[in-house]
Amino acid sequence: MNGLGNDFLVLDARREPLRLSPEAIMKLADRATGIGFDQMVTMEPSEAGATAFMRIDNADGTEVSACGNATRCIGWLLMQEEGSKAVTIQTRAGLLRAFDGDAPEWITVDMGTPRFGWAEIPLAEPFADTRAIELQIGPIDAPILHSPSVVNVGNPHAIFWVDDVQAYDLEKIGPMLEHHPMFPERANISLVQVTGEGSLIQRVWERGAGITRACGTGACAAAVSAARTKRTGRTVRVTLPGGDLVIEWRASDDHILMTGPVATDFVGELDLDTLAFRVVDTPQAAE
Ligand SMILES: N[C@@H](CCC[C@H](N)C(=O)O)C(=O)O
Repeated sequence: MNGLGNDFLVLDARREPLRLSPEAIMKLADRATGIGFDQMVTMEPSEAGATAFMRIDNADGTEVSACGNATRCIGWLLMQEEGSKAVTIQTRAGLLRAFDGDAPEWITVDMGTPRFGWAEIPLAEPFADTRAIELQIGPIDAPILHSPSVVNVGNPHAIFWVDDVQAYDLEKIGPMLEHHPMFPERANISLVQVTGEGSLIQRVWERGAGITRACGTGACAAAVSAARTKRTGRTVRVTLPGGDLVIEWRASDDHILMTGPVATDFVGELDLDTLAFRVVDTPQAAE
């Protein structure tokens, strides 16, 4: 499946336990020799009474707590199965509610509340104000990028404010910042350009996956950080290379609502011994 081109291998382990090794995940994620995907998502039974538990692994085989685009995809799948208009999904970041968006094929997920404390992100050293932390790359007197806003929306994000998101070599600076000593658990790195009171343009280097066509939690992190630093209002349209997401940071309870499309690329069978994958159906975009 994919959400704005951020693509996923979705495994169903609700009836039989299934856990692939990091090596197997990396092999399957390889776009040259495997199926090719940004994240692998395994649906498992929920012990917390949710419709399902969703386990998330990055393409590099590391397990993580949150993935906005995949939560919309799993939300859509579960709603289709149940014939319902809302489901609850358990993740390592907490219980998330997914429901029908305003348009067909659009799903909204309540992503919960953002965390701004330096230890919650986490950062390697204390900062009283995480709206702009002291961090820069490049020459000391002429930094290439500096002073990101940082936030945890279930996973760690650093948002660098720029005038033109295309003007940077993200392939080069992304990994440097992802692995910067400031981020003990590494971080997702975004370039964000403010284009209006209610609009942003974003490019993301994802932790454990590299440049992706879209990042749902990244868009939530950008929207919350833009509102928090008074660059925009609390509802924004975020334009990513793969398309647009609408993010509302609700004033009444501080919850982040992410709305965007989902699509199913193909359905298949995976041989767990050889990791060979056989396509059995190629449905059109989710309806
Ligand atoms: N693509 C995702 C984020 C996936 C996890 C991320 N790379 C991390 O390591 O935290 C999204 O849509 O949010």
